[in-house]
Amino acid sequence: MRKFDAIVIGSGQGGVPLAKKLAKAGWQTAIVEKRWIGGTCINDGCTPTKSMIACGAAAHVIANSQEWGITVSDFKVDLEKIVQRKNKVVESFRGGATKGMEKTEGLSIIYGEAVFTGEKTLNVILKDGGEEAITAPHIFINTGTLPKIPPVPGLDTIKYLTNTSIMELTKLPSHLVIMGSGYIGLEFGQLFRRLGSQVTIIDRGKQLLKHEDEDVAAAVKKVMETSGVTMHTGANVQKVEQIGDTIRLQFTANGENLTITGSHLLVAIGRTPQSTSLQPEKAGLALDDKGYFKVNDQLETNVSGIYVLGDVKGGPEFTHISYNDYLVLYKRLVNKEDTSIKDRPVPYCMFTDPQLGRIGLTEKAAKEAGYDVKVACLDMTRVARAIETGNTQGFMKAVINANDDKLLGVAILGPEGGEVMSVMQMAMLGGITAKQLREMIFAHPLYSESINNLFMTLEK
Ligand SMILES: Cc1cc2nc3c(=O)[nH]c(=O)nc-3n(C[C@H](O)[C@H](O)[C@H](O)COP(=O)(O)OP(=O)(O)OC[C@H]3O[C@@H](n4cnc5c(N)ncnc54)[C@H](O)[C@@H]3O)c2cc1C
Ligand SMILES: NC(=O)c1ccc[n+]([C@@H]2O[C@H](COP(=O)([O-])OP(=O)(O)OC[C@H]3O[C@@H](n4cnc5c(N)ncnc54)[C@H](O)[C@@H]3O)[C@@H](O)[C@H]2O)c1
Repeated sequence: MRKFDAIVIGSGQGGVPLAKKLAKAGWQTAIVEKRWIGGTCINDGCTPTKSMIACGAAAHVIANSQEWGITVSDFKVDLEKIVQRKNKVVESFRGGATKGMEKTEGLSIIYGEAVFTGEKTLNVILKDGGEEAITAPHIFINTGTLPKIPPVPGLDTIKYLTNTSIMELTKLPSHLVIMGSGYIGLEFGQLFRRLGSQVTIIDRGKQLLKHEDEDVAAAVKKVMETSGVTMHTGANVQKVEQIGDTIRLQFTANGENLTITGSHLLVAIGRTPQSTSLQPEKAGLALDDKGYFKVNDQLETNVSGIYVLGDVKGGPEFTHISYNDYLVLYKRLVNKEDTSIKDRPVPYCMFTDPQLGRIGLTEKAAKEAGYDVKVACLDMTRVARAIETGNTQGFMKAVINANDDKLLGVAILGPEGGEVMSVMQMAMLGGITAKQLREMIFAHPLYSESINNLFMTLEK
């Protein structure tokens, strides 16, 4: 049995930097990966989707060229080339991450699938054949998630798409039906609409993006509908069947029985943890009722010395959160700092056009938490830069604590909404008040300059 100081299972967004830093700190470290270095973010998530969304944005500008006083007589979307471009970006990111690990002294990369055989022992079914037993006093689980597939009758009999296989298509779907209007459904929905597919999204929730305020969710729905996407919310899919080249879905929505026929079906209803395949019971590890590893605020499981990073512990599923998990663990275990994940900020950005950038509490959550709140809203039609660039969809919303004038939360549905939200995040972190933001000098005419105008609305 090969002995290490630390074993990282899975090369996701927390696992890779953690393995490298532990090795650099002198810990003999192994990282086990069953597929590709970089995990979901690089291979199936952020990197490929954002690369393809950039192509969708280009198609959108060309399709609407008349608005810009430019005549483009005709254009064609070549999905094969779009996918090739995306693959090139993914391969360069994956290659960079792999090389970075290969040249790290004291770090062994083991390609294969790890399973627990005891509390601190693992067996790796090697990719190239054979097996290897390994052990370490510190084990870090960073095994991520996979697409969740609902038990809808007939779904198992058809060739549905997931976030991974949809990005391998080389022919545009004539009609893409999407189950789920979360981040994945909305980002892909608008992308494929812009590339030329007819798109219908079916979500079982009454409100789109249920964790957002109603006004924000309604504005996102309007954005999607303006993009030409048909939206069905409060809809339950009853049956799916393949009929020749088409896929037929029967569903109920608002008391009505409806049928829709598409050429392709993308299932994007959330994720399921890659936990049980590790045989966690052999190590005595506790899972919650959804299969996520149970951890404390220091990311330690019920077994001392076994820690979890990223999506497989549940909670907010974002790349930057997995990365922050690495920092929390590294500082705690190597620098002996008293770190924790408690009360950390969770910013996020949905990459529709316009983007939805979010940080902190929604108005609803702030009121439920008992805060006395003031709310500032500014429509994008009143933002100079948005008018100049022809991007006036959406609005900005800030939730302020009326007692100390500090920000509790912000939603920016607008062009570069994620960047503007990040400016507000810094303000929140620094305890800057709404009055200071109203009067702060920002360069004209940036989107961020409209932060002045957003807080001016409180004066009326
Ligand atoms: C389509 C899509 C778009 C997304 N876009 C964004 C975005 O724009 N911004 C954002 O912040 N987040 C985005 N996310 C979420 C983000 O990708 C994840 O939160 C992020 O990748 C964190 O993953 P992780 O570190 O938990 O593990 P992952 O990146 O999922 O990596 C887990 C790794 O563990 C390996 N593994 C699993 N089991 C074993 C085993 N037994 N043995 C060995 N190896 C194993 C897997 O092969 C995988 O490589 C997106 C997700 C998807 C699906
Ligand atoms: N820009 C980003 O940061 C980004 C982009 C993509 C994905 N992600 C991450 O990936 C995770 C997974 O994304 P996702 O969109 O799959 O999940 P999600 O949890 O964001 O949304 C799932 C949606 O599916 C709906 N749903 C659930 N069961 C259903 C059913 N049987 N039929 C119809 N609708 C159903 C839910 O009501 C919900 O609206 C997200 O939580 C997010 O953290 C982030």
